[in-house]
Amino acid sequence: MNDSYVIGVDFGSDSVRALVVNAQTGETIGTHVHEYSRWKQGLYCDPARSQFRQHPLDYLEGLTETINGALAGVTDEIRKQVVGISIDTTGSTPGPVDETGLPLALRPDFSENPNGMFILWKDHTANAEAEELNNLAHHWDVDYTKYVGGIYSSEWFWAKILRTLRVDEAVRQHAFSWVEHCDWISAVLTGNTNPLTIRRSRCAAGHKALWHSEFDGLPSDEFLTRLDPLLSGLREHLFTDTYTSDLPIGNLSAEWAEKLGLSTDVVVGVGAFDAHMGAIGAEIEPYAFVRIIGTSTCDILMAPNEEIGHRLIRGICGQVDGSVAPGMLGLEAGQSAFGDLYAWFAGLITGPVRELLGTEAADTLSRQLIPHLSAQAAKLPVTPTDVIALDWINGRRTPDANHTLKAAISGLNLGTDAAKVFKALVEATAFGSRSIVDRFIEEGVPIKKVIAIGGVAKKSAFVMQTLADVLNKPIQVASADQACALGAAMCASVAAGVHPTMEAAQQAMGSGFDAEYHPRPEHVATYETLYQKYLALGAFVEGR
Ligand SMILES: Nc1ncnc2c1ncn2[C@@H]1O[C@H](COP(=O)(O)OP(=O)(O)O)[C@@H](O)[C@H]1O
Ligand SMILES: O=C(CO)[C@H](O)[C@H](O)COP(=O)(O)O
Repeated sequence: MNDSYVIGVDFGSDSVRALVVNAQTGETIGTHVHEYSRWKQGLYCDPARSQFRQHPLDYLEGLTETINGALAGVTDEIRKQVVGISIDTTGSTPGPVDETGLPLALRPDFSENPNGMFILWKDHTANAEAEELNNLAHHWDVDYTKYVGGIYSSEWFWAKILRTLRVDEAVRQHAFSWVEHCDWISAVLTGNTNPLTIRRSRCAAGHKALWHSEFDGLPSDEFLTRLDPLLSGLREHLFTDTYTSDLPIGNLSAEWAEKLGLSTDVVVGVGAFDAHMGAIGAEIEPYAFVRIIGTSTCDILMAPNEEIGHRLIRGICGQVDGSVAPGMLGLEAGQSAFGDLYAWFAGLITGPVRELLGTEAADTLSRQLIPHLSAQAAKLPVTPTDVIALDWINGRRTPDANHTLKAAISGLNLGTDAAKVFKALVEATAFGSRSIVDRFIEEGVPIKKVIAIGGVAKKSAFVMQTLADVLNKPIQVASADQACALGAAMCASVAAGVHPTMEAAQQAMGSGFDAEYHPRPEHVATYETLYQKYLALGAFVEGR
């Protein structure tokens, strides 16, 4: 039998990457990364207001450039053997579309309007709307938040839609429907973006849009109208059915087949979020806890429906049948800032250098700063009186979402230098992780092993060792540099019928683990003391 090839595309927060992978062996034969050009310039964003928007042109350019780039070195023979493409993206990253599924920002009249663009997961402009939804849901006949941990977040679909409809009359008039980035970009490849007929991702719908089979789909029109009459009728323009990522969304359209030099026989798989496909790429198995550690963390656990499905897990980002693999319950949690906390601190130091000494000096410093601070911090002792910080620089995603919370640092004195603060920030991200792990265990969900993927997991032994010490659990790091894109390629292989199940795709295409961090017994007790201090500082800041 001839080998077949699949393409996995991973749209992250800052960049998009594509892999061309041998579906029989898992060997990557082509790869390409593209940074979003408008996003890189900070366009359409206002961090002080937590506004983060992405232009659909950044996505389209990324799609074309990465797939063509990844295919650039392959032979014509191999091109003909490409059978599937699947895409993961960040989420909840919804955008308004017209009747044809065209994002409003692709129309000339909306091309510079941030409200006509995709609203990135980390945009928290809809805090008030999320709170209103929570207040209503908790007093409604059926609590629509029960399968998303009991708290709806401003990072998610409905809160973002409502906020945008409230503030922008033009979007109100022209938005026929709304699509998640992962649904739209997958649909684009098939040439059918009709919002009424595209196959929407179970993962996106279940974790972020309150879709559940028990509710016959999305929350009722009555509920949405009570939340705000601006939402009245929108349910009819959305969807009832959802699809898991082992299924096709369609075939490559003639236009895209031409653009990419591929055949229209290529199957395009149903999209999903980066973390969920990343978990597949990291060879998730029941009760393994896969952490995608980068700008933020997204944590995924998968368990047999019959074992956990009847329980409601408090304070996480949802429990969704099939969000990772069909037939399994996918549970999601995470931290809104992880590497972003280190990036914030690095920016604090390099900012004045840029102003006073210029770009070259600042760029040189910026490249060396986090590795340097990590090396310095690794040499510091761990003592019960160390500086304590909170990781809530972009609010708290889990446990118990609250994006109005802010970070804090306590215990500074004249002897506190940058390395000590950096160490405290790294520990803060590890303590935030510990509070998530503790919540799963308190809620009766066992964690059998911890697997890490993502930029920070690959780049920082210091962070990963601290995390192992704080969690008091070993952590395996997946070998794949691009585990999310590899997971997307595995999903494509199932959607295209090469492998019968996700498990079979993982067995054939998985690349295993290349590092393992073990807790250092001499630090475990001190970290327990520091963790209690972290919890006390958190309670103080939160006013509990
Ligand atoms: N050496 C390092 N140690 C710790 N964190 C790092 C290091 N280098 C980069 N980071 C952090 O990695 C994050 C980016 O992670 P990455 O996984 O590459 O991107 P994304 O989250 O967009 O997919 C940034 O927030 C940055 O602060
Ligand atoms: O919540 C998510 C998925 O469910 C986000 O997509 C994710 O956290 C974004 O991650 P990053 O940019 O850190 O890769």
